[in-house]
Amino acid sequence: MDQNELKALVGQAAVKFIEDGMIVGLGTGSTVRYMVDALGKRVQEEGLNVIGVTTSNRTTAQAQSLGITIKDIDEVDHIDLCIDGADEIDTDFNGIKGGGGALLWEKIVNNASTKRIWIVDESKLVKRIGNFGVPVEVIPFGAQHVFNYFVKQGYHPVWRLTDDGAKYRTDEKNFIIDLKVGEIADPKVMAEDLIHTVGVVEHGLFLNRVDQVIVGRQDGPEVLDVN
Ligand SMILES: O=C(CO)[C@H](O)[C@H](O)COP(=O)(O)O
Repeated sequence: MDQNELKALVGQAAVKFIEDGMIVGLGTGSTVRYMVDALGKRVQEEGLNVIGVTTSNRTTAQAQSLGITIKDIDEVDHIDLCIDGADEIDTDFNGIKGGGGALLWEKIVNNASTKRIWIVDESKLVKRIGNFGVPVEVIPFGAQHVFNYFVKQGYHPVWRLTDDGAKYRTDEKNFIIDLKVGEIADPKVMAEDLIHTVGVVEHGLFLNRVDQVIVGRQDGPEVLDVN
């Protein structure tokens, strides 16, 4: 199986955890795309009754096109289950997210969810997170000063750009700075520094934020329980 087939496999495996009546957080990314397709199929074929809360405008558009009911996060008082992808996951289940630029809404939806599942192909499992880089969402006002601070900290920052060379804008119209740090010795220390940097809205270090990981392996999906 190639990487896309593994992504499709975990997407399909994840929707089996969705029950009738649930409010479901829908992540963002190519793996989640397969999961949303599979959920749309269940809604259409089984009449499954769910409400989705999405983590990006992209996912909203896809889900609505498949007939999945979507509510704004502030229209619901809780989310039963959030299913999202990840860019890297270490042996302690710390993750990096934000490769798709949706880390802010993803962390807010993750935070509001009773249960969190990440779906990944096996290439995302690493000993230590960091080689992917750490995406950081920053407010445009004064963003160059934040970038300069990251240089001083030795974080090797790089502006995320669009294909035409403009600075990438998130759904909240913020910028993303990717920190090319390599393996991180202590993700907790780095997370503390990032979140206390004025101008940073959120970062892509997701520490202690997952309950189950479904890994796409050649011999089938493997469900890993955290704790
Ligand atoms: O965090 C994310 C988006 O902000 C994605 O979940 C992450 O980038 C994984 O994406 P993919 O499934 O395409 O590999």
